[in-house]
Amino acid sequence: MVDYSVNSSVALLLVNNPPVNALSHAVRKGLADGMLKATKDTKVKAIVIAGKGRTFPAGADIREFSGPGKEPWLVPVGNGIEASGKPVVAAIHGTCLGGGLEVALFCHYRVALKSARVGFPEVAIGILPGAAGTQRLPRVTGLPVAFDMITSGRHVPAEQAKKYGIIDEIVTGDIVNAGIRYAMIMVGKSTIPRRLRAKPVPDAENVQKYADAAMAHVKRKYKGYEAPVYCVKAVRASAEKPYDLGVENEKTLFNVVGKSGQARAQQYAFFAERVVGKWEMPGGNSQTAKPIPVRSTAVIGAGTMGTGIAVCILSAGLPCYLVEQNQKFLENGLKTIKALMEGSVKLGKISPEVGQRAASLLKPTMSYDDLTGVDLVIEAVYENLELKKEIFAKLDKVCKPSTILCSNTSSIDIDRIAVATKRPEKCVGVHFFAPAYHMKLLENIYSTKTSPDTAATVMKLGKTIGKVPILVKSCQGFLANRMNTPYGTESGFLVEEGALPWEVDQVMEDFGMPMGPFKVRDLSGLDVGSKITAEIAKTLGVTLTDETRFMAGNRYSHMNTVLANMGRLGRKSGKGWYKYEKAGGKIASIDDDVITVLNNHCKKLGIERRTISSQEIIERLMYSCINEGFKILEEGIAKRPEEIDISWLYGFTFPKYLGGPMYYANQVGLGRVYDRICYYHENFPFSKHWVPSQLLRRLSEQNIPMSQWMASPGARL
Ligand SMILES: CCCCCCCC/C=C\C=C\CC(=O)SCCNC(=O)CCNC(=O)[C@H](O)C(C)(C)COP(=O)(O)OP(=O)(O)OC[C@H]1O[C@@H](n2cnc3c(N)ncnc32)[C@H](O)[C@@H]1OP(=O)(O)O
Repeated sequence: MVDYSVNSSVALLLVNNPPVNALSHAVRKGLADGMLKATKDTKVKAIVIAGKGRTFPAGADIREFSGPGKEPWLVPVGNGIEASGKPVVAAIHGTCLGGGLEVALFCHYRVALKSARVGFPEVAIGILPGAAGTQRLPRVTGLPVAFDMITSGRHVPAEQAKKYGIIDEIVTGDIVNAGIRYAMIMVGKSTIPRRLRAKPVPDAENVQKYADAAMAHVKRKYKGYEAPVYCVKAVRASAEKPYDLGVENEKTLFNVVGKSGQARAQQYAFFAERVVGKWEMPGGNSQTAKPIPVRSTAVIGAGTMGTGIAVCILSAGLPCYLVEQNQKFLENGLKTIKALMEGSVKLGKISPEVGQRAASLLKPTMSYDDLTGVDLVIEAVYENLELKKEIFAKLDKVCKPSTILCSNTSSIDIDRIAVATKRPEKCVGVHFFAPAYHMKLLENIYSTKTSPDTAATVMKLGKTIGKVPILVKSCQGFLANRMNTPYGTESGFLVEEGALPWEVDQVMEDFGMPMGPFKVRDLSGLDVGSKITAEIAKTLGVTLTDETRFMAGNRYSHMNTVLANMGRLGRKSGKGWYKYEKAGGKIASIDDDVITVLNNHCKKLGIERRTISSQEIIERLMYSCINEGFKILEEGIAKRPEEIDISWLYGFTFPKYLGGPMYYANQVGLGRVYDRICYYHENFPFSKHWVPSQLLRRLSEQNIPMSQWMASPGARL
């Protein structure tokens, strides 16, 4: 796990634990043994620690967090490095993260390739740096940078890290040779002045000010998350306690937060994100399928979704045609893209160079004939089957035979679109979530005819453009929207039965959702929901009135349309489920008029309003969706619960500290969830989303925890 060699007078400790050189027990032992050997060998005058393969150690082995752990721990190993009288150089390439950065900070010098990145991403997996990182980083960078890096977990590019003082020199060429060269220069120099433990924390007397600002920031930005709060406490102690006591304090905090349910859920989410990359579909999987190279793209439609998708593609440095039917729409689209790209540069999401390059990569056109040679086209027009079919038929005629045709549909079965072409195996769904340039989920959908190579291409494209792609089978609503539907439906029923919209929102925000369901409705516009309902009613041959309570035998609430018909369209009209400071305003406040409308509505329908507990609100919103999630698994729409959880984490901003709805169900206990679903089914027999899933029934009756068949190692942490 650590290869030891001596090159002239320099000992090289080369960590060899693919794929990311995680600091597993064997690596820690290898480092400790290597240090001992190098210290004893009188020929050795300096030591280099580096990583073999793609990276310097990228942190502790997260899988080890579930067990009791085994000595040597990282702190004593690090102490051995720091105490060495022979200079120790960390030679960094790839990603030097978490425990990896802690090892580097124990070394006396740090050199790095320009392409390397350093950081403390522990906060993202619900913990804090546990090997003195919270005490050593502030001694190098000062408190503000240390608070920021440790609470955000961001990866810092080598050149920026050099400015912070983390890296001593940026080197070129082979990293090991560069490390050895640097170490030879340091031979004979005293290591004492390079030991961070003895350095004071700069500006320590102002710690209160920095810590208060950091705490206020994390409470606002990472509401509900425990780890950032612990990170602030640990870093703060670096300025208030002597080094050894600060390390002790860090250990205590690490032990508390490391054992929390949040940490386990976030670590599950980390592995789940990797598991969904290992997809399967009939006839192929991520190992066997071959993505076709995508060097050129086109987006059809310059509306909100089309422009957002084009921004994702351009930000990844890919050329993109933007197709519209007339000059005005095209110009509006171009303006939107320009503004979004400028915004991304301002926010630091992309570099100014990438922003500038985008202008030359974007090719506006009104002619499909320009698309002859493109490798992949994404149709992003509004949800209308006939229009989508027409576009696919046109594309099929003009594009080269190998071009992949994608539809950014949120619900239409891909088979029904693909029939318009002679290449159904090259047709696939790519469902982006609004705003497309921001939301990380990409729900890719295969039809009965999609080939595995086509699926592999859009899965790869998803990663290239910085999304977290999942692959699901086509069905009405696919995974994400189908499973999320009961969430909205049940929230509507709850207000009809007695809860107030702001009560439901508050409960769900306390649960961890960034915005309650009624604030979301106000944001998207009540007319949008109302139009969708009207379309469904039309298809079913139902005439909607204020008194309609059922559609095709299924319970239905008309309240949203009642408000929409009053001109209460949400934020845009200044009134919806809430009232706002102005049309287009953002500050929601309680509106007594809504209570009156609700009371009248209930009176008309003969519904007696009652008090509804927070527990019932959570159960009805979450368990109804979880039940649907199990049906989605039963039908093979998703292969694994991880796909479902990832779709909620990145498509609906479900709190990572709960892992995702399926992980959450497992934590609650599948037996309990199933029993409550049966209870609600008995009480609300006219809602088909309460018909219990057979898969859930089986798991619950046989007492099989979901973690047994989840693929993520995190499920068992
Ligand atoms: C009670 C027991 C106590 C135990 C010890 C306590 C000691 C406390 C002292 C120190 C504590 C330190 C805390 C840490 O260091 S926590 C870890 C911090 N590091 C991270 O969080 C980095 C996580 N990894 C990543 O961000 C990425 O993987 C990255 C390194 C950027 C590489 O990205 P990419 O190239 O896209 O590759 P993948 O993400 O697909 O990863 C490739 C495979 O490697 C697996 N992996 C990655 N990191 C880890 C890890 N830290 N531990 C275990 N496994 C890891 C990943 O799952 C992929 O595996 P697979 O291909 O099987 O899916």
